[in-house]
Amino acid sequence: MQTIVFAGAGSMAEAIIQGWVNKGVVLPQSIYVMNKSNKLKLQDIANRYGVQVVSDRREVLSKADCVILAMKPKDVVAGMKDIAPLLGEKTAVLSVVAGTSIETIQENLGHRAVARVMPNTSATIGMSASGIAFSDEVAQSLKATFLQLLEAIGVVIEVKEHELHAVTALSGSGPAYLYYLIEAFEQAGMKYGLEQSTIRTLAVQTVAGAAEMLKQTSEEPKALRKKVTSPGGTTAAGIQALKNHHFKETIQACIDDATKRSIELAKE
Ligand SMILES: NC(=O)C1=CN([C@@H]2O[C@H](COP(=O)(O)OP(=O)(O)OC[C@H]3O[C@@H](n4cnc5c(N)ncnc54)[C@H](OP(=O)(O)O)[C@@H]3O)[C@@H](O)[C@H]2O)C=CC1
Ligand SMILES: O=C(O)[C@@H]1CCC=N1
Repeated sequence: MQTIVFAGAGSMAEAIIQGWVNKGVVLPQSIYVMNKSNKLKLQDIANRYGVQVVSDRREVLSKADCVILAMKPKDVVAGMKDIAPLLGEKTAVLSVVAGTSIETIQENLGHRAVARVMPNTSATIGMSASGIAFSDEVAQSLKATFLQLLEAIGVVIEVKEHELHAVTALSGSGPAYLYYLIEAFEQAGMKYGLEQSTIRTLAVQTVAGAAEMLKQTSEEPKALRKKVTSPGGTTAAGIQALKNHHFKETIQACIDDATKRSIELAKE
């Protein structure tokens, strides 16, 4: 793609740009950024990644191959109304916005090719876990291009559009749950006099090592868990405490409420 415009230049846009530019999969000259009002932020992104700031919206949007919607859900309808009259006939849309449906995007931007992706901020280091759904207007070649762009920032799985709500709850928001887990490990370990930096190193490596074990051995999480858990040992005591405190129910409530929120966002 020659021209890709980010409509919205916040955390998620920056994570994707950083992933693409660092890997060299999209040339910085092909990437344009625009936002609502924060000009300093645009200049900062341009300085750091070598991308272009949109100055003449009509000129850039009319020739764009793809516009990436990367605004907050509450801003997206107003944002789409701003750009709708300026888009080229063939400009495709890739949306990272949680909740907003392909139907809503097409109502506002016309019946053009639309892909909805739910990445996560680990795109920054090429480690996103993304779910993607396509409108019927997306031709096979465009689909391949979108998948290639998303694969450059991590793993991508095609899902049905309605499944994106649960994908958002699991892997879109997922990094935050894991950061929260590390915060909790640190708080818990400090009670026993360990330095925060020591706990950080141990906890991060433990999470990364466990994830790699799942990837490299292809064993079931349950089987790997059993290998750690000696009868009558420390792990059994820890797991029992998690059960006593309704760990699985807590995770279910977390995914339920995040999924519900994604569905609500689609209606707002
Ligand atoms: N953060 C995350 O982990 C993830 C976020 N998402 C989705 O990505 C989207 C963006 O989130 P995030 O990057 O965190 O949000 P940010 O608040 O960091 O960024 C939002 C951006 O949208 C811009 N914006 C607002 N209104 C308009 C408009 N009318 N026209 C153009 N730009 C506009 C803002 O500009 P200004 O600063 O000038 O107001 C800002 O640059 C959300 O919809 C979210 O659901 C998806 C997956 C993960
Ligand atoms: O919290 C949110 O709404 C967005 C979507 C997934 C991650 N961040």
